[in-house]
Amino acid sequence: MATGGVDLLRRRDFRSSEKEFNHGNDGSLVASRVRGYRCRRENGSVSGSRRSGFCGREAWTNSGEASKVEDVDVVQVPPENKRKISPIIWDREEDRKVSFKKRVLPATPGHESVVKSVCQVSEVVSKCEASEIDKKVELSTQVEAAAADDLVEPFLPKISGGFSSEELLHQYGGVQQQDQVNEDVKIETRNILTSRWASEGDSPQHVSDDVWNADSRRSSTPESGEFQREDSAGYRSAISCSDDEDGFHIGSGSGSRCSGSGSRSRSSKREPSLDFMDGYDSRDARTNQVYCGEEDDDELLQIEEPAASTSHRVNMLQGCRSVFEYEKLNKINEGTYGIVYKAKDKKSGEIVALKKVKMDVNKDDGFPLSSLREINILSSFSHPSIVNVKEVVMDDDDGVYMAMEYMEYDLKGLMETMKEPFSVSEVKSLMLQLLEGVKYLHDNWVLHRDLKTSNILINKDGELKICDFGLSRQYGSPRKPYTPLVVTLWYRAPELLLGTKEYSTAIDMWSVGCIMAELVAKEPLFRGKTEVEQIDKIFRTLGTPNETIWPGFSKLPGSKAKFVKNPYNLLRRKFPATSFIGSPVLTDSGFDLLSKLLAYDPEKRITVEEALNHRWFVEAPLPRSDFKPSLPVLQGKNRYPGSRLREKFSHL
Ligand SMILES: Nc1ncnc2c1ncn2[C@@H]1O[C@H](COP(=O)(O)OP(=O)(O)OP(=O)(O)O)[C@@H](O)[C@H]1O
Repeated sequence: MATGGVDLLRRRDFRSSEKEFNHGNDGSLVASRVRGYRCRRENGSVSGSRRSGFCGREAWTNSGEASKVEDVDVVQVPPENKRKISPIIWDREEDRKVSFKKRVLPATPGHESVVKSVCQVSEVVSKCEASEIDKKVELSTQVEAAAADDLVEPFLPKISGGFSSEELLHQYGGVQQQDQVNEDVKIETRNILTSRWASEGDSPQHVSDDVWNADSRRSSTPESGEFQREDSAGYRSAISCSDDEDGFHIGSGSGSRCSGSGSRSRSSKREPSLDFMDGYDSRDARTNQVYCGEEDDDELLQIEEPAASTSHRVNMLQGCRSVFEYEKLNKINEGTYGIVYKAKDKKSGEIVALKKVKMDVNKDDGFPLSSLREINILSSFSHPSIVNVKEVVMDDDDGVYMAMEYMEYDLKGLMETMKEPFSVSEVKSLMLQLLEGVKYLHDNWVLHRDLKTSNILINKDGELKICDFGLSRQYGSPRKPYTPLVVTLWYRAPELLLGTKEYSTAIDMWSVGCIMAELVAKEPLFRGKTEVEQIDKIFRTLGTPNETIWPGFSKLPGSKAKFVKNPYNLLRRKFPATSFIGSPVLTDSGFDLLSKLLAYDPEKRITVEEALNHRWFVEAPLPRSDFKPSLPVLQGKNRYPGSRLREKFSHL
């Protein structure tokens, strides 16, 4: 039931979201475009489907006894709280031809973004020094690639007096449909120098240093022109676009297949998988990390400029600084897609985290798509619960780094070193911040798709921030089905495990549910080693779903497999209301939230907004914020940042 506090929260959320839209760099252009896009996708969302704020499986008694898995819908969610789901459009060849005019508009913002991304990265890395001729060639390659992918780019930017999309299209044979598009749609041609990426007086800076890394000390500080030419040429050859049967490609050499982070070439191991998964890319059993499938090659095209504030946006055309501007302090961690270092800005003394983009799989395949996607998304976002990318820098060896705000801990590491689980008020603090970050993503039509404890960072001020957007994607107007092989196994939603290709924000909410359970219990909830084992563990705990509690379940590709038949939901047994043996406990409302996050039916799973307004957050013990934690005293203290907590609970 909505309380005064809930209302206050809701009002605040709406206000902030309006503010975000209005703060786009392009002012009203961005705002209106994003709003239009949202509207379109609102229309495409699933409506009229029965929603429930209470999943039948949660019919648990406080005693912790198991109840029969059945559908008990008691709360109807107002129609405006629709799940944002992506209507999947199968990309048949005839559709491509027939519906080109219709599809070009939704596609262009994303395509603009990928071309912009390529330009950004290539421009950043080449220090914006490409000659006019080189630019023509490079951009024409992009245009041709786009054309081959049947996505005309009417927004293709002019770079430093370069060539507009129209000029390039005509000059290089472009795409026939361009004229057709222009007949129907008058689209403002945007100049990248007036975009969010540019600023007046942009000029490349090149400072080299020999203290960063012995391996990358190949050249001493060069004369800028010489350095730039060499570097520029080298990098331009590494970033180009081509198209093959899989769709858009960014990489060197014509016709080479996209590798990115999502390439098959990364898939060295293949774990036992369900039959229906065959045909999709493999995942690394060691890291539990999945590799993006074909849709990800293409999906980068869909990334639209988010409705984020401009406060910290990375100016990609500024000309990237050298990594030698930083003093490397130590290696923090190494993930699937990058090595993360702690470093100090020599000029400002600021401590940052530098994530080096891994290029080592097959350098010829070009810049990893996941990194391009991550840079694109992170550099556009501004939210207290999303890690802030300060700039992109590079070394002398074409190594590209993201300089991010430094966060002292990640949740996984923190929980491993903690002796006791988080207190309830700490869990609430962390959950609130996590949900706020996820809300920001979903409000901006981005699915994170890899929420897990190692991607949740915490700083010494108790602030939580989501990182690792390598698997993120913008959703809403997909051209192909999504791959179900996203989200690290332990946090992967059942619909993904069962092979759905139509998924929504609900997949992130499932991950949030797994994280909440882990925060409370101090250990992962479902720890499968394979997809089959993962599903099995879920079914054993939550009960085997059926068509009654999850309409559409039986149509999922994986539902035909022989799974354990467990008619009972045993979740409450894992999280009882009271315990004398030290089990993690949850009050009724805490358990209600967890159950709703772990609802089988994605349509019934709680949305981020509903979760933020859940009564658990306003019942005692409340999250408190009067402490700046630092390990080892972090343990047992509350970490919700003071100002945000005061704002959120000012009514109490
Ligand atoms: N801004 C940061 N400050 C401090 N540490 C960070 C920061 N960003 C990342 N890390 C650390 O580096 C690790 C790996 O980072 P990240 O998840 O971005 O890389 P990845 O290669 O994409 O990882 P994954 O294998 O999860 O996909 C994180 O788990 C965290 O421990």
